[in-house]
Amino acid sequence: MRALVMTAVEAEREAVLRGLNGDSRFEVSLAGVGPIAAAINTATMLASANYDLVVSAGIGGGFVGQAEVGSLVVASEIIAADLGVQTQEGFMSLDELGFGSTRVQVSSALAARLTAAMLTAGLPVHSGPVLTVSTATGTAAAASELATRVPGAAAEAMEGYGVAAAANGRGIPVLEIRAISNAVGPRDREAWRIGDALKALEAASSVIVEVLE
Ligand SMILES: O=C(O)c1cccc(C(=O)CC[C@H]2O[C@@H](n3cnc4c(=O)[nH]cnc43)[C@H](O)[C@@H]2O)c1
Repeated sequence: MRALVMTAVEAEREAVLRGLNGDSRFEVSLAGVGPIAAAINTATMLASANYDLVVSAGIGGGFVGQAEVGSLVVASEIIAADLGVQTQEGFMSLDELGFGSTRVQVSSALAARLTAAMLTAGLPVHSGPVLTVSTATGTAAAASELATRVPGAAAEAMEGYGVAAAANGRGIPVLEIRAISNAVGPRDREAWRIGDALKALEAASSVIVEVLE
């Protein structure tokens, strides 16, 4: 079994590689930031070699009350949360408009196995929908609106849906892992804990090998 892990930036890639500790069954490649770059770069990788699993991995924002800074989230579902139209009555998703789907299902068996492996390793892990946004949430009102619209939303990031759409297009199972660097809500760069999140991402990557066994 061979897996492709896509991270947005080099610091995330290096954290994943440290955790994987030279496991040759994994390739770790750069997605770029945002869903469009992520979809293009993942599709390019998938066209160049055969993979049995694709993983979107990186840091992300955690929804308050669902995933605290320093913890990990394994996606139960990957949702393009801002793909739709804003109306007088509120947001309407692509699904509601009848133009397609904003959701990609993860491999629930592999997600459950990964979550169990993280728990066994003593890592603080949550399971829940991970939202992909093109514009990071920066106000309490926007965070609250998203949490209401997607019950149980655990984390937010900017690449998962792009990576997942590319994998889905080839019928390859997909997972998303987010290490929480900040709370979803009012912009406060001073409060970001990127170093802690990268350490959590490295720890998560050291148990990800177990999903292939
Ligand atoms: O400068 C800011 O205030 C700011 C706010 C949110 C996100 C950014 C980024 O540069 C994010 C780039 C990168 O990190 C992931 N990420 C991490 N936390 C979040 C989040 O709360 N919402 C969305 N994305 C997040 C994302 O996947 C990107 O790869 C700057």
